[in-house]
Amino acid sequence: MADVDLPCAVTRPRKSSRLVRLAAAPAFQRWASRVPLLRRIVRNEGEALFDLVAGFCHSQILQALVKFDIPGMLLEAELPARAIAARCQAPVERIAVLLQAAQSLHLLRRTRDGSYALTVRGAALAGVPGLSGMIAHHDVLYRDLADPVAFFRGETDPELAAFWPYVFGAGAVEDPNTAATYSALMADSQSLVAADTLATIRLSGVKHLMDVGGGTGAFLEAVGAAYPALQMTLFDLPAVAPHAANRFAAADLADRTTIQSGSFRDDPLPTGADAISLVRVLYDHTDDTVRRLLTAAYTALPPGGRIIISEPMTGGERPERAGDAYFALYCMAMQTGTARSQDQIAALLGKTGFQNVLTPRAKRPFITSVVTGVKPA
Ligand SMILES: C[S@@+](CC[C@H](N)C(=O)[O-])C[C@H]1O[C@@H](n2cnc3c(N)ncnc32)[C@H](O)[C@@H]1O
Repeated sequence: MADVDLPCAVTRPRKSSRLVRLAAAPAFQRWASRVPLLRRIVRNEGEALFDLVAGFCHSQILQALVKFDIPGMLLEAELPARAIAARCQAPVERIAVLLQAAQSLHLLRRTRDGSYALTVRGAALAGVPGLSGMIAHHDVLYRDLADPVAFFRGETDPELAAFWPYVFGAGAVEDPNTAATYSALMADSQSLVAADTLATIRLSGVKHLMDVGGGTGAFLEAVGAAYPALQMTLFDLPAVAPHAANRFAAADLADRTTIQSGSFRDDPLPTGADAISLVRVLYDHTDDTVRRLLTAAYTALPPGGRIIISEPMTGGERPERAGDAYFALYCMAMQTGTARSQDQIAALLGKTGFQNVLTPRAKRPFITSVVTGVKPA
């Protein structure tokens, strides 16, 4: 768990504001819904609240679309409900309800002849790398959240932790096939993370980048394409790192890349790189492990060396949906780490000794946020 800043014990809680108490009163709600200026606010608030109430149905509609591969079917051709139902091996009356629901969520649209087609938003389900894989594996998280009271009390034994065995250490992924399955889901979603990370930072002065916890090399592949003179090292667990070799060979990067296997829990990090990236690594680990990892990175870097952290982060003082209402719960179900804010990560970097710590505003916080620091010269 990350160090949590909780306000000190409140001896006499302040009464909730008059506006809040008014908004909760049915008589006020009835009155406000008739007043011209307030009517619109009341309606918008009502709609927003109902979207939250129904959110779990929306997620399951999404998952049904993905598991039936309806976006894939409709990417090939617009189809009538009957043809979609036949391919889904489901009664047309039930599939019609799913298609209508997906239409209401702006994922599908009806064509003039009554067939179904993808909207631009729906097309993303078929085209955004890693998105359908991410939605498909949400059945696990969905089960973990089925009893939210028990979940938040810490009384459940979430399945998600078992889904991602590598975070428990090298021993858990001795089976290379298991490691390959988990790495594939990460690698598929890496292109967007790499694009946003590289749009946020400049590596122009860097000669050698080491990606720690670099998986099967998808991030370094993107870096290598953007910086043709850069030398690169990938460091990951022995069951994962060797899988990067094929990717580097296929991308013509074999000459510029070195693959190093090891565990940052037990082994020192290799030296020689003047920048180290940690992409979607910290949130899998406790503050203690993160402190030790950052110290190892600091030790491995030369004076003036840079550290780059990129992963989905919480909003901190200004909570935001992706980080606080998704990744924070996801990490809690994983039980091994925690989602942190840019400020929390910046503080961890500062305590390790890094300076010039920067927290650039994320373009798409649901993809990734970045924090960078420099080892003093
Ligand atoms: C969430 S994945 C991220 C992979 C990649 N950076 C990405 O963004 O796609 C975390 C990575 O950290 C690696 N990892 C976990 N524990 C590790 C350890 N003790 N030493 C080295 N790598 C580790 C995992 O094998 C995995 O590849």
